[in-house]
Amino acid sequence: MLSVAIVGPGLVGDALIKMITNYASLANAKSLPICVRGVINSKKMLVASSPEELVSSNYKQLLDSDRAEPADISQFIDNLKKVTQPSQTVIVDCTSNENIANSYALWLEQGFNVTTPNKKAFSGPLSYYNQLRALQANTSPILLHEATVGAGLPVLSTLSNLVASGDHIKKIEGILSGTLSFLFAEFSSGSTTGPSFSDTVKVAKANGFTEPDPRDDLNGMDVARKATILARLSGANIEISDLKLQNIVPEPLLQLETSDEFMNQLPEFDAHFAELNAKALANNAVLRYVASLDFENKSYSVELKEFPKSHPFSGLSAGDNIISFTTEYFPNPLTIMGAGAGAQVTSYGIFCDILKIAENSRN
Ligand SMILES: NC(=O)C1=CN([C@@H]2O[C@H](COP(=O)(O)OP(=O)(O)OC[C@H]3O[C@@H](n4cnc5c(N)ncnc54)[C@H](OP(=O)(O)O)[C@@H]3O)[C@@H](O)[C@H]2O)C=CC1
Ligand SMILES: N[C@@H](CC=O)C(=O)O
Ligand code: NA
Repeated sequence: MLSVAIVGPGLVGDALIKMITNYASLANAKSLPICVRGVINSKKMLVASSPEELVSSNYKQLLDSDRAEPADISQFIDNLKKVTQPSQTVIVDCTSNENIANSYALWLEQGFNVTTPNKKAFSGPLSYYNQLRALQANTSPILLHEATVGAGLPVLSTLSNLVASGDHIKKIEGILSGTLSFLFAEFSSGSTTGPSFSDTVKVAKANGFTEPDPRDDLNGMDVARKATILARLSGANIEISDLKLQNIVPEPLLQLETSDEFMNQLPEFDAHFAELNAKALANNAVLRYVASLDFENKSYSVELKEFPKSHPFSGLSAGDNIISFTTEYFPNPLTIMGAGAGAQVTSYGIFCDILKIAENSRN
């Protein structure tokens, strides 16, 4: 039985607990059993007394009950060790917290497997990234992060297979943000009569596409983090600062304290975005926020560009990601496309990692 410990049962973490609970009811779960063994948010934590105790229908009540303790991540890990073997356990970081991301090395050193949709550890300082790579040089414990790029789309597993096969990655291009894909497909769709920019941001947030603070999407950092992860997996030892980055958050809104204040003031800048759209339209083009990694010329960028209406990026469905790999084996690029954000598809990406870990821990 593989035990799963969820750090951060928010939008994505909650969907993952539902997915694991549903999986446990399937016939194939008998040969590869998986259970939720612990949950911790920023206030409370609970480690279950049995593999059956924590399920999607009761974990919130249990976290609110006397059974739960005040949150303390080190104590949570110690409590887990009392009921499970680290090698038979996977810690899933579903936060976007940097301190939690900085704990992976410690958890791996103790023998825990780790998977996460949190991009911070893999796009932060190269020294920490290399430390994590070194810690998983052996077959176990396993550290996986498929959902950090393209959510549930098989982007990182495909890239890892290309690299492991000896292929040479020449270029990666794509729309890597579900939020920015949604925003520009809705707002810059080849007309000036669509919804306002600020209304589109509200819908993207309501759909669960955005980061907890949507400025982390609009400032290009979320895409830059994903691009850094892709570059590093392709063999380029870059820091995030090596990317040319375009921040599209209006200057006066950068310093606002809360994301609520930002959302309230964004409508004041609708005219600015409408002007950018009108300019693109005058060129018979639409706006798309794209990442481009050109390994041969060592040129890396994430920016808002105009694309002719006939370009594949222009016709992408709102919210979808598209990622194309131009390689020695694939001069005509290998392209992956589909839903690139949202709680369910993201938790699917994490669940695929959990299945791989379950297979490995059975051997
Ligand atoms: N939404 C999407 O489509 C995708 C999201 N991701 C990534 O998934 C991650 C989660 O996103 P999402 O679910 O939307 O975020 P949410 O804000 O909905 O959830 C975050 C969770 O983390 C908890 N948390 C925050 N800090 C801590 C802490 N120090 N210790 C323990 N728990 C903590 C929060 O608890 P509390 O409620 O108590 O504050 C909450 O349960 C992010 O890293 C995001 O980038 C990746 C791909 C796609
Ligand atoms: N905010 C991100 C979520 C997934 O990483 C996005 O919009 O793509
Ligand atoms: Na993915």
